[in-house]
Amino acid sequence: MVSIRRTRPYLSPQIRRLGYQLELATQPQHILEEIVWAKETEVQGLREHLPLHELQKQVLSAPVPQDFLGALQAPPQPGLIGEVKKASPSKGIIRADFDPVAIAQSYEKAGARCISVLTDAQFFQGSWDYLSQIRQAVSLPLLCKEFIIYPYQIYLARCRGASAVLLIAAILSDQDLHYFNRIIHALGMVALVEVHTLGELARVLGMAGVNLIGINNRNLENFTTDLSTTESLLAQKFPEIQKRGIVMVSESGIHTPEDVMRVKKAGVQGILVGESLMKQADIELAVQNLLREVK
Ligand SMILES: O=C(O)c1ccccc1NCC(=O)[C@H](O)[C@H](O)COP(=O)(O)O
Repeated sequence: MVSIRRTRPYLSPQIRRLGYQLELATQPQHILEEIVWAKETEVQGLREHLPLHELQKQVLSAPVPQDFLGALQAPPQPGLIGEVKKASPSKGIIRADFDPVAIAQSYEKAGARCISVLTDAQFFQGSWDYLSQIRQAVSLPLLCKEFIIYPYQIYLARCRGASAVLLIAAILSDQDLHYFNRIIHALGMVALVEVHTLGELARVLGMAGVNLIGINNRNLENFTTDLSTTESLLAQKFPEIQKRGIVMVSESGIHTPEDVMRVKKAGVQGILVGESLMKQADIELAVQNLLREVK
């Protein structure tokens, strides 16, 4: 289980000088913590550029969100959420020749149900502009793939054309998860609530109003992916998930048609795939090949 400190601990220079161990306490324990600390500064900058009350006015004229959940519920399953991903902290640059709009159009042509757009610039070389550019070029529902720590980012996602917003259970308290989920729903979108562990899944299932959960197969401490995360979590909570009609998505580390069938068998209705598709020259062909057993 990863633990997250929302902000970098502050130690005065005098205290720091007392020892290396104290200096170490101010370093991030893992990548998720590093990203969250960077987001504090980033969101502050966004707010200075465009205050929340202005953003809230813009929401009134933003495009109406599409039915992200419905797109994943349609047969055949699992439906693909194709990710527009240039780089990652684990792999560096994944696709040098990167045209976000052309990639999204290829996903749409190849039969993806939804598109995930990474908006983080510092760690994934994504952009909020990609979300609006892709919104204008394709008609599929879009997921804003961000590290959400403030409602501000949710309003921004809605203004830029998202139909769904990622909420990562590991970085949010129960109170924030519940509150952010309510804002997302009030804005006509759906939250993809992401879990990495059984403890997080139990926390999220303890909350009312969650109807879309993603199981991320990536270990955030060493970046390895293991599809048995999806299998094991679903096996332990399947009756409850099925009874509540929650749509499940397996995220990360899906490379082959066999992987797709493996997570389908575990019980998911959707898959979120980035790297394995982004590494291939012909994305349309890559999607068709990945989904070839899905009937
Ligand atoms: O992709 C990473 O290296 C990563 C590192 C730290 C936090 C999140 C990370 N990825 C975000 C994602 O969830 C993936 O982009 C998404 O599930 C697609 O995964 P993949 O198909 O393995 O690219």
